[in-house]
Amino acid sequence: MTDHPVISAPKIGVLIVNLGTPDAADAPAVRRYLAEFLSDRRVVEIPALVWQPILRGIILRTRPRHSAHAYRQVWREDGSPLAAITRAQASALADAFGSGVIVDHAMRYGRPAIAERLEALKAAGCDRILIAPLYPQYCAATTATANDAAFAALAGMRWQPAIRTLPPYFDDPAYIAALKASIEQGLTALDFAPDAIVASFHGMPQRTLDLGDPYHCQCRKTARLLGEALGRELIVAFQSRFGRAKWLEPATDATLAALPAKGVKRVAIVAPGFSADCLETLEELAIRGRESFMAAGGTHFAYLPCLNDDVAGMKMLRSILFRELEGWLTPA
Ligand SMILES: C=CC1=C(C)c2cc3[nH]c(cc4nc(cc5[nH]c(cc1n2)c(C)c5CCC(=O)O)C(CCC(=O)O)=C4C)c(C)c3C=C
Ligand SMILES: [Fe+2]
Ligand SMILES: [Fe+2]
Repeated sequence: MTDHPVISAPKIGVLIVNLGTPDAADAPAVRRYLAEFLSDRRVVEIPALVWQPILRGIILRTRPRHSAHAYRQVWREDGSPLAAITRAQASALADAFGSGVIVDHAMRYGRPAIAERLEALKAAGCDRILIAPLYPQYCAATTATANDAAFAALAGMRWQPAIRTLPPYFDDPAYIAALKASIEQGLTALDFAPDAIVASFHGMPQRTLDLGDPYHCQCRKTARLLGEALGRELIVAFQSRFGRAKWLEPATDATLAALPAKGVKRVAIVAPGFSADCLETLEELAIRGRESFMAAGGTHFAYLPCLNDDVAGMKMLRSILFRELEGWLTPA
């Protein structure tokens, strides 16, 4: 009889995935990160022959220094906020589904890489893996590219695990309830009552909406449901414009700057589309957003944090992940 490779007892893997972040707050690390991120054809949909010279010749020569400065404003002792919070989310979920389920995390760009963590889950005996891109609203530039990277890794495997992917959860009652609880807690802790709440979502080129990406509608629906749950309408805006094309409107920075003239002097801002605080929330909203609003005549400004690894957010993640594992988890 020939020697047979050892096959471990089957397990289930859950791989939570977020966007990725530089591994240091300096220009070389940001350049490496942006080179990978902005070369993704799901993110910048310009033919490579046209885009790569612009990226290599202009953007990667100028943007890393500027972005590294921004990252330094929010960098923590344990690294980039996005990396630290995603790690904390995975460890909070570690025992959530029993000893037969291994929870791990990966980043679409940079490390830990999706391919590397899928290999590790396989090596640990996972023959079924739930890929969970933590984007409540589906977008080709986020959800689809994370799934693409997972499937590209599977393409090289002789013995592929069975795969499920987490659907968008923009209108899931558990997600809306978690946001409501977190925002109400944040509002209670303020020493002022905001005249308005702004819900800021990451922007996208307008063209992607015209081409059928559901992201815009899913953001709007989240904001409507959250407004209904909170009992007050939210002002929706889109942040982080990149490049010269037309992006979804209204823009968050312009919205904040226009509010004081409309009588909104006290504002709270939330970012329901981000499952973890990151550069885009902590620097762009909490620092620069505050500056724009106050410079325009605002008197009170509060940025309310994302769900992160707080109790309400983790309860929600456990419940939506558990639902996606249905039929895979044997009854206890
Ligand atoms: C939450 C959803 C996100 C969408 C949709 C999205 C689209 C998108 N982003 C860029 C360009 C950049 N985004 C950057 C940072 C960044 N983006 C998201 C999320 C979404 N992006 C997150 C969570 C982060 C933060 C990462 C971190 O390290 O904290 C950056 C890098 C920073 C900078 O230099 O400004 C760029 C660039 C495009 C072009 C795009 C859609 C086409
Ligand atoms: Fe982005
Ligand atoms: Fe829409």
